[in-house]
Amino acid sequence: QSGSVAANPEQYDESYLCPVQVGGQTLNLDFDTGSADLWVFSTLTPASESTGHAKYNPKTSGKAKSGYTWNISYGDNSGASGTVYADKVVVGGVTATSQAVEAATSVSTQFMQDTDNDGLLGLAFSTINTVQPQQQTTFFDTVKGTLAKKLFTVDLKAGTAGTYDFGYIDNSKYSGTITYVPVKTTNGFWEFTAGAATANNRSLGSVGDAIADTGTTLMYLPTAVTSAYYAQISGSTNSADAGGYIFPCDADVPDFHIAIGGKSFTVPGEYINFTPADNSGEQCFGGIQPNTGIGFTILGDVFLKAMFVVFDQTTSAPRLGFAAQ
Ligand SMILES: O[C@H](COCc1ccccc1F)CN1CCCC1
Repeated sequence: QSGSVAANPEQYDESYLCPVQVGGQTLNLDFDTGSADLWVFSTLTPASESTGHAKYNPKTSGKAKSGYTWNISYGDNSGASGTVYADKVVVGGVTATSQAVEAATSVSTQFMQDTDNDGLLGLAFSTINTVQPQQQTTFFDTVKGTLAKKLFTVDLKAGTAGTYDFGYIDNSKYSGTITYVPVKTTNGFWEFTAGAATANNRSLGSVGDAIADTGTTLMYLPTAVTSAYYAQISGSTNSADAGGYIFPCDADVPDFHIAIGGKSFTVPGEYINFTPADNSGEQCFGGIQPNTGIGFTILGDVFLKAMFVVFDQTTSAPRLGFAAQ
């Protein structure tokens, strides 16, 4: 089988939500290549934490996995926990007849407050799934064997709907050729080595070890690369108050170029002029921020929405394919 689902951006492209049928009920889920749990707001989630969210009712067709629990915390200190059911999950026509559906009994305030988001669909490697006592597979790993090709592609866009495709590569969605790089799976992420970064034809240094993470909004780069980039924007400053680099909203924000697999890819400066940093709209928050405390580089949506990316498990050695949109 194969299929395609829309990836609808929230305001400022903060995250992208995709309609998914869970036990016949449609929920809008954040597809996250940086985690491996499929969890949903549910009738088991306290009403005080789930107002405004679509909720999965396991009573309809879910089969309880008795004694199974899950508990996840994310890099930004958001998190959720709950119990586990097996149910039918359909994404863009691709059907998992029995998928582990993790029903939330508790969610953190970040999730409670984002009422567009009814849960997450993890697309990292199942080795980091949090279900106990028995780890469960991601939707992709569950259906992988039934897909025309063991891959999915990600085509996020700036300010408009993109797509996640499963089982095939749509050659109309990218320009030029796809450049493939090997993936290191030991941390459970789609992790690879990126190369030199430049802006205004000046070297910013090497990016190095990075993950392709659809669940992270921004790009978190090595501190040296980040400070070299903002040195080229007059009036920019790393503001503890704002929580990162900001600059005048009318600044000239240069394109960011990064080498991957020996090819150069461009993130337009306008994507890096990310959001107003305050209510005056005078200062704007940068789409590139330092990866301090993270330990590796995260190429999130600000990067991905300039790219067409193939998450490929067609061979025993997973690989990532990058092309310009
Ligand atoms: O929690 C992730 C973002 O994690 C990456 C990250 C961002 C900022 C500081 C440290 C980090 F590790 C985003 N959520 C994952 C699921 C929903 C959004």
